[in-house]
Amino acid sequence: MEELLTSNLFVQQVKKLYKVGELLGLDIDTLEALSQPERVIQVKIQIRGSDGKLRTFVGWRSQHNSALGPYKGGVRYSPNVTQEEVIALSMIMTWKNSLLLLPYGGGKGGIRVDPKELTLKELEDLSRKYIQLIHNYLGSNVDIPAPDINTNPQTIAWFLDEYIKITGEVDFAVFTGKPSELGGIGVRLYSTGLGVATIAREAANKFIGGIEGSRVIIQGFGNVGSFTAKFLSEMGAKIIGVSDIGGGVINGNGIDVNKALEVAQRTGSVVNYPEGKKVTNEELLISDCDILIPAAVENVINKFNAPKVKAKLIVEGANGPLTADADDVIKQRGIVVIPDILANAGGVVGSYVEWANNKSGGIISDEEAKKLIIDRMTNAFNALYDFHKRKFADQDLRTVAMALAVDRVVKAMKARGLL
Ligand SMILES: NC(=O)C1=CN([C@@H]2O[C@H](COP(=O)(O)OP(=O)(O)OC[C@H]3O[C@@H](n4cnc5c(N)ncnc54)[C@H](OP(=O)(O)O)[C@@H]3O)[C@@H](O)[C@H]2O)C=CC1
Ligand SMILES: O=C(O)CCC(=O)C(=O)O
Repeated sequence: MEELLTSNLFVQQVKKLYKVGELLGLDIDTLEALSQPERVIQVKIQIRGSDGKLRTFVGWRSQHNSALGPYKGGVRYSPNVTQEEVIALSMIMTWKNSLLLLPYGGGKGGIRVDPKELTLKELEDLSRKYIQLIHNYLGSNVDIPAPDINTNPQTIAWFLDEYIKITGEVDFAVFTGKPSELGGIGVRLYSTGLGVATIAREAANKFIGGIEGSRVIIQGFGNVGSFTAKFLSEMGAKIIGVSDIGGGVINGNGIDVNKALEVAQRTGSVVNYPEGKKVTNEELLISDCDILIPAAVENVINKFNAPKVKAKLIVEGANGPLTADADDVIKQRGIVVIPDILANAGGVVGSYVEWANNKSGGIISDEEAKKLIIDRMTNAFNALYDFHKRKFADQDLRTVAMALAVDRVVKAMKARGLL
């Protein structure tokens, strides 16, 4: 029961925020102001299924904080998503955008749906209807959605087309993660994985003697997990474990990432990779490795399995994969955690490059975009590493990263008279 009450992502995020509040000396009123979203839009989305029957779904857009700029964050489609989860994810976006010095506040959206149960036409109708219902709250200087779990450039193309039809405004900068023909940049598709791999390499250099030959386990083999695996293997790391919702596979001799992708595409799950030992997700997380990258969903490392984690370094590809209790256990055990708001920020940095390119009418090349993302991620890592070492070496990296991010938001709020 206690686990049920405390495993909710919003509760976890508020706990993490209050810990940072102590470090920064923030009063309770400020913490309350930072915890609550500025606006949450809930919509009832109704579509006609291909069988002619009416189907009803619930969707949200949470706009957490706009002190630093327009709300920015992805939209997830998931059968488990709740309003509180979307609010928590929008709060994470506020800190992430602040830490990366982006001109954005935090937002996030979600629709409670299992996309695997819908036809392509039903998914398109659902996506278009969602935009019909929330378009008043969006805009390239207001709120800029992007992809997240189970959404992709096609989803964003439907969003954009519907937005243009309703408003008459041909503004490509309202959404990021678009196909390249619609003002997208090719790099955004893999920018989160590129960022996770870049941060893993920097962290491996500082904490575990380098990335070359290090043994990596990745949970989640979707957009973030699969591209992280690809970039890390190109950097010379050995991917020894991967998984998706159906379970995972471990092979100490290394997993061929291209082959794993082919197997996942052909059979529907990476668990069918032929060489290696099949494991559950729970077993995968506590298997022997140097670097563990949870890149699927939240709260997967909690107070129950944290004592059994064998990795030396955890790089958070997903948002919120460690609970606040897990943070304490993992810190006590001397395992370094690179927090989500830094580790997976390559996605929103890629989005920023796309948005800025749309806004300026520029024609950025993929090479330039890639370099901008790698540089911004590397600089953010180094800034955090140095600040932690100089000022707060006794704290974990999440607390220090959040302190930097929250401090910037608080200063902006104060300057604007919002606190
Ligand atoms: N996409 C982006 O740009 C960004 C994403 N993130 C975060 O990264 C995480 C992953 O997102 P993304 O890769 O885009 O999503 P995808 O939908 O592309 O992939 C999700 C992956 O996680 C697997 N998965 C889902 N549920 C579970 C579970 N309960 N246990 C184990 N595996 C599971 C899925 O398996 P299956 O395919 O079998 O369902 C799939 O392999 C999320 O936390 C997201 O918020 C963060 C920053 C940016
Ligand atoms: O690209 C973006 O705008 C946000 C991506 C996202 O949802 C995230 O970083 O969690």
